[in-house]
Formats: sequence, structure tokens, C-alpha cells
Amino acid sequence: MSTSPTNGPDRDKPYLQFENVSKSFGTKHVLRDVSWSVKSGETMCILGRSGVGKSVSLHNIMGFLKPDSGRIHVAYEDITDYGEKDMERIRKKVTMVFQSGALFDSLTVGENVAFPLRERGGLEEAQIFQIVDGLLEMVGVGHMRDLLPAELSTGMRRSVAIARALSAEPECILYDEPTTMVDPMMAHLLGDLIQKLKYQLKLTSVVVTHDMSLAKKLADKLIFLYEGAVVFYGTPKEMEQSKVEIVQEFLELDSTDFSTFGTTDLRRHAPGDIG
Ligand SMILES: Nc1ncnc2c1ncn2[C@@H]1O[C@H](COP(=O)(O)OP(=O)(O)OP(=O)(O)O)[C@@H](O)[C@H]1O
Repeated sequence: MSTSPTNGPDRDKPYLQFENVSKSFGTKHVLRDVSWSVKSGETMCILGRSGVGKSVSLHNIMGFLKPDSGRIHVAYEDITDYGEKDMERIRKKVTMVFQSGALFDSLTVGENVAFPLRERGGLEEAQIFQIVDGLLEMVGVGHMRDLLPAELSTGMRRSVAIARALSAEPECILYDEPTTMVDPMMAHLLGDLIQKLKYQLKLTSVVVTHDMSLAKKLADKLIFLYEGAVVFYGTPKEMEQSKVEIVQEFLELDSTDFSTFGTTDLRRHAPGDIG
């Protein structure tokens, strides 16, 4: 673990970092020499068309997958060679909100959000109720405490999943496609919620998305993956000036039809472009 002279984490260092990370499945090279970093309190968006390794990147951060080469730093620690025990400790600081919400089907919304609180222990029932109500209120589903996940829409389930993630008091949240498969109004609300958590709770976050308007709203930094490699890494402002064709196509289409991508000349670069 990297430490400062006072033996705590060095806060000037990135909170999350990929250093030359590569990952293949058989002969399929999913991540190729990928490098980026995120400081505490920053939000990074990972963009790219389907299958370029966005979710695989998140799974590497969580330690569900291990890179073939390169180093991964999470919560100021080099987790590359960590086993399950160390990763459980890291996952208390860094949590992931899955597209599905991954809620427990047989538990009510309130019980789902209470779950990490009960696991942690040390709280009275009345305190748990109060925290759960506060979190559900915060994510805009305060009136749904006694419903089962099956009774909720996809977007509502995701809001509850965010409340459950927050109940573990994480330092960092990873969002996998938070606005996919919901209507534009719900997408807007989820985007606002993630933005609120960024500013009010100062959470570090990584957002995997196809949704360019969401990325522009949230990101301090963006990376574009194309065939597993980073073809752009920079700020939203630098992205606007990027000459990388796939970046321009994303900017123009704003997240709709990706079927026409694939004829991109990645050699034309601008500030922030990689290569
Ligand atoms: N555990 C695994 N075993 C084998 N192949 C995998 C595994 N996980 C991911 N892949 C493959 O890696 C590639 C990248 O997957 P990934 O889920 O990261 O894509 P993505 O960029 O998130 O795409 P989408 O936007 O469609 O979710 C895909 O071809 C996928 O089939």
C-alpha cells in the first residue's frame, strides 16, 4: 500500500488507477494496455460501444476479474495480487451498482437497504429505520419502503440499489450503465441523483455509459474505449475538440444508433487523444 510520511494513504495519489492493464479471454483481447486514473471526489465516465470492455474494467476494479498484466490501484492500494479477504475489505470502501439493481427479490425495498446496516452491526432497529427512510427519501423512493423489488420499475430498482450502496457508507461507487433501459425522464432523474451524490457526499465514482448527455453532465474525466484500447482520455472540454471519429460520432448521436460505427479512423487526434 502506498503511504505518506504519516503512514496514511497519500491523498495526492489517484484513488483509482489502471496502469497498462491488459485482459484477454482466450484469444479475445478485451483490454489492451489501458491506463487512466481518478482522484478522490472525481467522477470518471467510461464510454464506448458494446463489447469494448467497459464492464470488464469495473469487474477488475472490484477484483471479480484479475488483469493478465498491468497494475490496478483501488482506494490508494495496489489490489492486483489481492486475494478475497483483502478484496472484501476494499469492497467496503468501493461498491458497485449493477444494471439490474441486484436486489434481494424476497426482501422489501426497506429490508434491502437495511441489509448492509444489519451486516455491519452495532445499530438499534430504530436507528436502522431512520437511516433507511433517509436514504430512500434521498434517492426519491421514500414511499416505496414496503414494496418488493418485483413491484418496481427498472429505474426505481436502480434508485433502491443506489440507496443500498449508500447504506454501506462507501467512498466510491461504480455505476454500470445507470441510465440504460429506462425512459428519458427516469434517466434524467438518475443522472441528477448521481450528480447530487458527487457534490453532496463527495463520492468518487466511475460511470460506465453509452449516454453522452449523462457523461457530459457528470464527468470530470472521460475515457473512450475502442477495441479494448483507450482512444481518448481527457476532460469533457477536451472531448468537444477531439478529432477521433468515434468520439465525434458519440457526440453527434448522443447515445442512439451504434450500428453504423466501425469505419473509424483512429489516427486523427486532438488534445486529450491517446496515441
Ligand atoms: N467472464 C468472461 N469470460 C469470457 N468473456 C468475457 C467475460 N466477461 C466479458 N467477456 C467478454 O469481454 C467482452 C467485453 O465485455 P464487456 O461486458 O466489458 O463489454 P461492455 O463494453 O461493457 O459492453 P456493453 O455495453 O454491451 O455492456 C465481450 O466480448 C464479452 O463477451
